[in-house]
Amino acid sequence: MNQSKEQRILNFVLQNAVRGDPCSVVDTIDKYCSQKEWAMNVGDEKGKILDKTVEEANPSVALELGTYCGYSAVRISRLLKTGARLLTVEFNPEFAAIAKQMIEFAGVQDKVKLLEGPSEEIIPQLKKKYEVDTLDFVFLDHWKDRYTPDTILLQECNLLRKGSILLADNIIFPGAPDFLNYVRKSPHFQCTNYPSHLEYMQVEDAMEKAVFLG
Ligand SMILES: O=C(NCCNC(=O)c1cc(-c2ccc(F)cc2)cc(O)c1O)c1cc(O)ncn1
Ligand SMILES: [Mg+2]
Repeated sequence: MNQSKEQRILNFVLQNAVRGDPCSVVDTIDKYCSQKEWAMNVGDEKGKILDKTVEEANPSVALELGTYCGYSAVRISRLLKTGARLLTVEFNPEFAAIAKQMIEFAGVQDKVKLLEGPSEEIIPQLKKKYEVDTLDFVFLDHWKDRYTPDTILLQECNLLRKGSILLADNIIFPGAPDFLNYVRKSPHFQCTNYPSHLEYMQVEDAMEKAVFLG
C-alpha cells in the first residue's frame, strides 16, 4: 500500500532531523514541504507570528485545535516554560498517528498531550477529564468552519479567562470569514490582524489574534 504524504514527511524527519531537537524537526519539515511536497503546516513565516504570540502569552496551559503532523505542536512546545503543557486535538486518526511519532522524535512528549477526536467532543471534557482550569493560549488551525462554534464552546465551558489569547491561522486562505466577523464584532474580544502568506506559497494569508476580555 503506497505511503501517505504525511508518512513521507515523517520519514524525511526521522532520516534528516536531529532526534530530541525541536528546532531541527521544524526546519526539516519546512525544508521538505517547500522543496518536495506542499503540506498544510503553519510554516515558518506564520510560524514566527505564532512564536511571538506564544511568548507574549507565556502559557501554563495551551490548547491547539488541528495537530496535523505535529509541526506547530513541536513549534509551540519548544517555547513552553518548565511544567507548562500543550493539549493538541486531532480528529483524523492517520494524522494523529504521524503527529505522535513526530512529537516523540522531537523529544517534547512530556510537554504535549495529543487528544484524538472531534474538537466539539473534547473541549467539554477539558476541565474534568484533562484537569484544565482555564486556557492561557489557544491556536486554531483545524477545520475553518469549526473556528466560530469552538470559540463559542470554549466560552460556554468557562475555559477562557480575562487575557486568554486566541490565535487563528488561515484567516484569508482557505479563509474563516464567519470567525473574523464573530470575534471582531464581539465586545468580549480585542482583535489584531497579522498579514502573512500561505505556507510555502506566495499566496496572501493572515492570522488573527483575539484576546478574551472576560
Ligand atoms: O484539522 C483538520 N483538517 C486540517 C485543517 N486545516 C486546513 O484545512 C488547512 C488547509 C490549508 C489549505 C491551503 C490551501 C489549499 F489549496 C488547501 C488547503 C492550509 C492550512 O494552513 C490549513 O490549516 C480536520 C480534519 C478532519 O478530518 N476533521 C476535522 N479537522
Ligand atoms: Mg493552517
